[in-house]
Amino acid sequence: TGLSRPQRILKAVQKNAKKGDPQSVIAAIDHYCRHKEWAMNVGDDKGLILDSVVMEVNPSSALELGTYCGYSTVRIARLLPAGSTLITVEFNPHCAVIARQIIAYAGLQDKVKLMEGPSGDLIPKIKEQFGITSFDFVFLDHWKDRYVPDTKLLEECGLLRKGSVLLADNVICPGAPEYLEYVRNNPRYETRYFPSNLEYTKVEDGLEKSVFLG
Ligand SMILES: Oc1cc(-c2ccc(F)cc2)cc2cccnc12
Ligand SMILES: [Mg+2]
Repeated sequence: TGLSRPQRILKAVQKNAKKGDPQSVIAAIDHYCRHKEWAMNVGDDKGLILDSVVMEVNPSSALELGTYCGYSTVRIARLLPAGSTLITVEFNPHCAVIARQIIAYAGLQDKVKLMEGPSGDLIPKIKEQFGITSFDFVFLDHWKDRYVPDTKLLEECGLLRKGSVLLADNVICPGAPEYLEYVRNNPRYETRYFPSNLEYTKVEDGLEKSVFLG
Protein backbone atom coordinates (compact mmCIF):
# COMPACT_ATOMS: atom_id res chain seq x y z
CA THR A 1 0.00 0.00 0.00
CA GLY A 2 1.10 3.60 -0.07
CA LEU A 3 3.04 5.09 -2.98
CA SER A 4 4.53 2.99 -5.76
CA ARG A 5 8.24 3.26 -6.60
CA PRO A 6 7.48 5.38 -9.69
CA GLN A 7 5.32 7.67 -7.52
CA ARG A 8 8.18 8.01 -5.01
CA ILE A 9 10.53 8.92 -7.87
CA LEU A 10 8.08 11.59 -9.12
CA LYS A 11 7.85 12.98 -5.57
CA ALA A 12 11.65 13.22 -5.37
CA VAL A 13 11.68 15.16 -8.66
CA GLN A 14 8.94 17.56 -7.48
CA LYS A 15 10.81 18.08 -4.20
CA ASN A 16 14.40 18.41 -5.46
CA ALA A 17 14.34 19.52 -9.11
CA LYS A 18 13.60 22.88 -10.70
CA LYS A 19 10.65 23.02 -13.11
CA GLY A 20 11.81 23.34 -16.72
CA ASP A 21 15.37 22.31 -15.86
CA PRO A 22 16.07 18.82 -17.34
CA GLN A 23 19.53 18.55 -15.78
CA SER A 24 18.06 19.05 -12.27
CA VAL A 25 15.41 16.38 -12.99
CA ILE A 26 18.14 13.91 -14.03
CA ALA A 27 20.23 14.79 -10.94
CA ALA A 28 17.23 14.43 -8.59
CA ILE A 29 16.38 10.94 -9.93
CA ASP A 30 20.03 9.80 -9.84
CA HIS A 31 20.45 11.06 -6.24
CA TYR A 32 17.23 9.37 -5.12
CA CYS A 33 18.03 6.04 -6.83
CA ARG A 34 21.64 5.99 -5.62
CA HIS A 35 20.96 6.96 -1.99
CA LYS A 36 17.33 6.05 -1.25
CA GLU A 37 16.11 3.22 -3.47
CA TRP A 38 17.40 1.53 -6.62
CA ALA A 39 15.33 1.80 -9.80
CA MET A 40 15.89 0.59 -13.36
CA ASN A 41 16.80 3.94 -14.97
CA VAL A 42 19.73 3.80 -17.39
CA GLY A 43 21.48 5.89 -14.70
CA ASP A 44 24.35 8.37 -14.63
CA ASP A 45 27.23 6.11 -15.77
CA LYS A 46 25.55 4.55 -18.82
CA GLY A 47 23.72 7.89 -19.21
CA LEU A 48 27.00 9.58 -20.18
CA ILE A 49 27.45 7.04 -23.00
CA LEU A 50 23.81 7.56 -24.06
CA ASP A 51 24.38 11.34 -24.10
CA SER A 52 27.50 11.04 -26.25
CA VAL A 53 25.81 8.78 -28.83
CA VAL A 54 22.74 11.09 -28.99
CA MET A 55 25.00 14.12 -29.48
CA GLU A 56 26.99 12.30 -32.19
CA VAL A 57 23.81 11.29 -34.08
CA ASN A 58 21.98 14.59 -33.41
CA PRO A 59 18.69 12.90 -34.41
CA SER A 60 15.69 14.64 -35.99
CA SER A 61 13.64 11.51 -35.28
CA ALA A 62 14.28 9.24 -32.29
CA LEU A 63 12.52 6.24 -30.75
CA GLU A 64 12.79 4.88 -27.20
CA LEU A 65 11.41 1.45 -26.35
CA GLY A 66 10.78 1.32 -22.60
CA THR A 67 9.97 4.67 -20.97
CA TYR A 68 9.61 3.53 -17.33
CA CYS A 69 9.57 6.85 -15.40
CA GLY A 70 10.97 8.94 -18.24
CA TYR A 71 14.56 9.33 -16.98
CA SER A 72 16.21 8.40 -20.29
CA THR A 73 13.40 10.15 -22.15
CA VAL A 74 14.50 13.38 -20.45
CA ARG A 75 18.20 12.55 -21.05
CA ILE A 76 17.58 12.12 -24.78
CA ALA A 77 14.99 14.88 -25.35
CA ARG A 78 17.11 17.55 -23.61
CA LEU A 79 19.79 17.03 -26.30
CA LEU A 80 17.49 17.05 -29.34
CA PRO A 81 17.64 19.98 -31.78
CA ALA A 82 14.53 22.21 -32.05
CA GLY A 83 11.88 20.64 -34.24
CA SER A 84 12.94 17.05 -33.54
CA THR A 85 10.66 14.41 -32.06
CA LEU A 86 11.29 11.58 -29.61
CA ILE A 87 8.67 8.83 -29.59
CA THR A 88 8.74 6.73 -26.43
CA VAL A 89 6.80 3.48 -25.96
CA GLU A 90 5.68 2.21 -22.53
CA PHE A 91 3.72 -0.98 -21.89
CA ASN A 92 2.77 -0.25 -18.26
CA PRO A 93 -0.01 2.38 -17.95
CA HIS A 94 0.97 3.33 -14.39
CA CYS A 95 4.54 4.06 -15.49
CA ALA A 96 3.18 6.07 -18.43
CA VAL A 97 1.17 8.27 -16.04
CA ILE A 98 4.31 9.02 -13.98
CA ALA A 99 6.57 9.46 -17.01
CA ARG A 100 4.25 12.05 -18.58
CA GLN A 101 4.49 14.11 -15.37
CA ILE A 102 8.29 13.84 -15.16
CA ILE A 103 8.71 14.73 -18.87
CA ALA A 104 6.37 17.73 -18.39
CA TYR A 105 8.19 18.78 -15.19
CA ALA A 106 11.41 18.91 -17.24
CA GLY A 107 9.58 21.09 -19.80
CA LEU A 108 10.17 18.63 -22.64
CA GLN A 109 6.57 17.65 -23.45
CA ASP A 110 6.67 19.40 -26.85
CA LYS A 111 9.56 17.19 -28.06
CA VAL A 112 8.18 13.89 -26.73
CA LYS A 113 5.29 11.68 -27.84
CA LEU A 114 4.51 8.87 -25.39
CA MET A 115 2.69 5.82 -26.79
CA GLU A 116 1.11 3.39 -24.31
CA GLY A 117 0.93 -0.28 -25.19
CA PRO A 118 2.97 -3.25 -26.42
CA SER A 119 5.87 -2.19 -28.69
CA GLY A 120 5.06 -5.02 -31.11
CA ASP A 121 1.60 -3.57 -31.71
CA LEU A 122 2.60 0.12 -31.77
CA ILE A 123 5.72 0.06 -34.00
CA PRO A 124 3.69 -0.75 -37.16
CA LYS A 125 1.43 2.26 -36.44
CA ILE A 126 4.16 4.89 -36.06
CA LYS A 127 4.52 5.85 -39.73
CA GLU A 128 0.83 6.59 -40.27
CA GLN A 129 0.28 8.13 -36.81
CA PHE A 130 3.26 10.50 -36.76
CA GLY A 131 4.28 10.78 -40.42
CA ILE A 132 7.77 9.53 -39.61
CA THR A 133 9.65 7.98 -42.57
CA SER A 134 12.56 6.53 -40.57
CA PHE A 135 14.41 6.88 -37.24
CA ASP A 136 17.90 8.35 -36.97
CA PHE A 137 18.26 6.90 -33.45
CA VAL A 138 16.61 4.07 -31.45
CA PHE A 139 17.20 3.38 -27.71
CA LEU A 140 16.19 -0.18 -26.71
CA ASP A 141 15.53 -0.36 -22.98
CA HIS A 142 12.43 -2.50 -22.53
CA TRP A 143 12.03 -6.24 -21.94
CA LYS A 144 15.09 -8.05 -23.23
CA ASP A 145 13.12 -10.74 -25.06
CA ARG A 146 11.63 -7.98 -27.23
CA TYR A 147 14.96 -6.57 -28.51
CA VAL A 148 15.29 -8.98 -31.47
CA PRO A 149 11.63 -9.14 -32.56
CA ASP A 150 11.27 -5.34 -32.34
CA THR A 151 14.52 -4.74 -34.25
CA LYS A 152 13.28 -7.08 -37.01
CA LEU A 153 9.91 -5.27 -36.94
CA LEU A 154 11.62 -1.86 -37.33
CA GLU A 155 13.48 -3.25 -40.38
CA GLU A 156 10.31 -4.75 -41.87
CA CYS A 157 8.29 -1.54 -41.33
CA GLY A 158 10.98 0.46 -43.17
CA LEU A 159 11.66 2.52 -40.04
CA LEU A 160 15.44 2.10 -40.31
CA ARG A 161 17.57 3.71 -43.02
CA LYS A 162 21.27 3.44 -43.96
CA GLY A 163 23.06 4.91 -40.93
CA SER A 164 20.28 4.54 -38.35
CA VAL A 165 21.86 4.01 -34.92
CA LEU A 166 20.46 1.49 -32.42
CA LEU A 167 21.67 1.69 -28.80
CA ALA A 168 20.64 -1.17 -26.50
CA ASP A 169 20.75 -1.08 -22.69
CA ASN A 170 21.40 -4.08 -20.41
CA VAL A 171 23.10 -6.32 -22.92
CA ILE A 172 25.11 -7.85 -20.01
CA CYS A 173 22.78 -7.38 -17.01
CA PRO A 174 20.05 -8.63 -17.08
CA GLY A 175 21.49 -9.59 -20.48
CA ALA A 176 20.22 -9.81 -24.05
CA PRO A 177 22.26 -12.70 -25.53
CA GLU A 178 19.99 -13.32 -28.52
CA TYR A 179 20.17 -9.60 -29.42
CA LEU A 180 24.00 -9.57 -29.22
CA GLU A 181 24.04 -12.70 -31.40
CA TYR A 182 21.67 -11.02 -33.88
CA VAL A 183 23.53 -7.72 -34.38
CA ARG A 184 27.07 -9.17 -34.07
CA ASN A 185 26.54 -11.88 -36.72
CA ASN A 186 24.48 -9.78 -39.11
CA PRO A 187 26.24 -8.20 -42.13
CA ARG A 188 23.60 -5.44 -42.13
CA TYR A 189 24.91 -4.06 -38.81
CA GLU A 190 28.19 -2.50 -37.70
CA THR A 191 28.16 -3.10 -33.93
CA ARG A 192 30.29 -2.12 -30.92
CA TYR A 193 30.06 -2.76 -27.16
CA PHE A 194 30.48 0.12 -24.65
CA PRO A 195 31.36 -1.33 -21.22
CA SER A 196 29.93 0.35 -18.15
CA ASN A 197 28.06 -0.76 -15.03
CA LEU A 198 24.49 -1.51 -14.01
CA GLU A 199 22.81 1.71 -12.88
CA TYR A 200 23.81 2.81 -9.35
CA THR A 201 25.89 -0.37 -8.76
CA LYS A 202 29.36 -1.85 -9.40
CA VAL A 203 27.88 -4.73 -11.39
CA GLU A 204 29.12 -4.99 -14.99
CA ASP A 205 26.69 -3.92 -17.70
CA GLY A 206 27.01 -2.01 -20.96
CA LEU A 207 25.42 -0.62 -24.10
CA GLU A 208 25.63 -2.11 -27.59
CA LYS A 209 25.70 0.48 -30.39
CA SER A 210 24.69 -0.90 -33.79
CA VAL A 211 24.60 1.05 -37.06
CA PHE A 212 22.15 -0.26 -39.68
CA LEU A 213 23.92 -0.47 -43.04
CA GLY A 214 20.75 -0.61 -45.15
O1 LIG B 1 18.26 -1.22 -16.80
C1 LIG B 1 17.50 -2.29 -16.38
C2 LIG B 1 17.88 -3.08 -15.30
C3 LIG B 1 17.09 -4.17 -14.91
C4 LIG B 1 17.51 -5.00 -13.75
C5 LIG B 1 16.57 -5.49 -12.84
C6 LIG B 1 16.99 -6.25 -11.76
C7 LIG B 1 18.35 -6.51 -11.58
F1 LIG B 1 18.74 -7.23 -10.51
C8 LIG B 1 19.29 -6.04 -12.48
C9 LIG B 1 18.87 -5.29 -13.57
C10 LIG B 1 15.91 -4.45 -15.59
C11 LIG B 1 15.51 -3.67 -16.69
C12 LIG B 1 14.31 -3.91 -17.40
C13 LIG B 1 13.97 -3.10 -18.45
C14 LIG B 1 14.82 -2.06 -18.82
N1 LIG B 1 15.97 -1.80 -18.17
C15 LIG B 1 16.32 -2.57 -17.10
MG1 LIG C 1 17.71 -0.54 -18.76
